[in-house]
Amino acid sequence: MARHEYLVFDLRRPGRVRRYQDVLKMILIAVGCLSVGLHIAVLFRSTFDVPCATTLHRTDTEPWAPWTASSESRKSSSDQLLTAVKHADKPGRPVLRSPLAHRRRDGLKFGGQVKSSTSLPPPDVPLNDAVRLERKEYKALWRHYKATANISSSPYARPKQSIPPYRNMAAVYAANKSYPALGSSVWDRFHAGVGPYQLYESTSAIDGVIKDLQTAAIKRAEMKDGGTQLKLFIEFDGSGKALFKPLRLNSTQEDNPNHFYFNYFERHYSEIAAYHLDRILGFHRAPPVAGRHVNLITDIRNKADDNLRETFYISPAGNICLTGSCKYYCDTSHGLCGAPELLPASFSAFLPEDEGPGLRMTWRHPWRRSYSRSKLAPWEMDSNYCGLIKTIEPYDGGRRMLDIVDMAVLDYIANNLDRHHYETFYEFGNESSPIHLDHGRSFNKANTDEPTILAPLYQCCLIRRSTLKRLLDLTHGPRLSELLDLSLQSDLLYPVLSPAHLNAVDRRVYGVLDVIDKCLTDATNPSNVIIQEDVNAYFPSS
Ligand SMILES: Nc1ncnc2c1ncn2[C@@H]1O[C@H](COP(=O)(O)OP(=O)(O)OP(=O)(O)O)[C@@H](O)[C@H]1O
Ligand SMILES: [Mn+2]
Repeated sequence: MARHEYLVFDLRRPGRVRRYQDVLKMILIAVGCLSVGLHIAVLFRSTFDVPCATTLHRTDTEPWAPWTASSESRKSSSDQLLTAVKHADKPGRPVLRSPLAHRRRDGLKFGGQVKSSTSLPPPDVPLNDAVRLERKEYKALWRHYKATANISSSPYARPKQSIPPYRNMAAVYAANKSYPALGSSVWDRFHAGVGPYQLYESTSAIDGVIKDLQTAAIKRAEMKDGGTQLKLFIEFDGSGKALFKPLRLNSTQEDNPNHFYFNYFERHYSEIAAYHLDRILGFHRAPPVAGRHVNLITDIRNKADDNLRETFYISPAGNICLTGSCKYYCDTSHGLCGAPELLPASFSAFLPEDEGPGLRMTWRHPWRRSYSRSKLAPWEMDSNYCGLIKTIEPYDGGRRMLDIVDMAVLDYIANNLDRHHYETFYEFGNESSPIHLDHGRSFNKANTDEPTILAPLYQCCLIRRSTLKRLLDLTHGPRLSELLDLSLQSDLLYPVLSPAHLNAVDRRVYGVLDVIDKCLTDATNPSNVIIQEDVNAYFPSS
């Protein structure tokens, strides 16, 4: 008898009674399950009484899909975050806690839910524990990653030029007797260790520099020209120098949705967070950045040159402010004001002297945005744009194209749309890495991602094997948000990133991996996508 017949109630069939009983049994079981379910739901609701408005909704059923919040919940979330920030503004250590701090305190596991709580979360607890990213298994990616070891069929798997002319800056100094000899200060040691592929090897090379950025007395402050928004060139007692960017917005404030990316404010905390992110991703190509409060009178005005000093004023609220002078936002309606004279800012450690051994080349980024409200960039119009770029030096082989993809990964995770140019050290030649500079416009939106930042990746379908490994590790070991939060705890302006931004970086790791997944699905040979760079060939004796 065909199976589907069992679904038909036919009184003449011999099996009727048994089937009738079966159906009755099923109905009873269903009613039983429903009532048990309802009891559990009532029990659960009273135990975990989290307001519904704080729950974020996903747009589809994929665990790694972008999260969106309903406008109701978004408003409620931001209200609570604002309350949290108000608390954090009280003197003493900020109390705005990251989701991780919350997790640690409550003994929560990765992606776990609140174990037991009979009351509402305290106001300083971020809402992001309501948002849980499931871990996605990237089994196929791991398989491909393993299969690509020691395969070097691509022109990107070997250095294009023989090797960079110098192993590090110490060698550049040594070869050019006209440069002042490097001493043993923390700054000289940092500069000596700057290499062709990374600015430092381990944090021990930059610990002292970070300490100086956080605590050294400021000797001189002047406006740095170039660029569009105010930034200061700072000299510390001793030999340290830094680029200063002031607080304009904090990390819970989004840019005006009607503004283009090129109108976004530069953000001090974004510079700090991007340095930590770059380091955690294993690139080490962003100079060390630290945050601290400056006293606008004693640290800046009293150390400023005339140009800068004359832009200071006292606001109607009695706070010390300055406008600086620059192209955008250097007027009294965008004054930078202390409370009453203290202002948080970022300090980016200066690289080796750019009029000496640290001379840098500036490159127009091939995937630069149009910086226009109406025009598209060439890469947005040409489906074979990468094919074209791959014929042009230095993107036609060797490491540069892979470095561009690394930079896109960093930028996508930080939501940085502002990569118009990049710089390399002249003395290290073309077979060296771009320096990751200028992240002031990153970490601007926490709840949306910009897929086109990954254009170099999805148009070229190339990624360095070690970068893929790092991303895959972040889906198994501690999450990126946890590593980032932990790292940011060393900054004086901790928490630096709002919980929503921490949440975003985890989501974006999956975003990158999904793109690589797609590249591999379309590729004929995985070793054309995952590039095992022949690093040993660079320095055979090391
Ligand atoms: N840590 C650093 N050491 C040395 N030079 C630096 C450092 N950071 C930035 N610079 C130099 O200062 C220039 C301006 O800095 P930055 O790009 O951050 O400013 P910006 O105002 O954002 O520029 P733009 O408006 O063009 O985007 C950089 O292009 C770089 O040449
Ligand atoms: Mn910029």
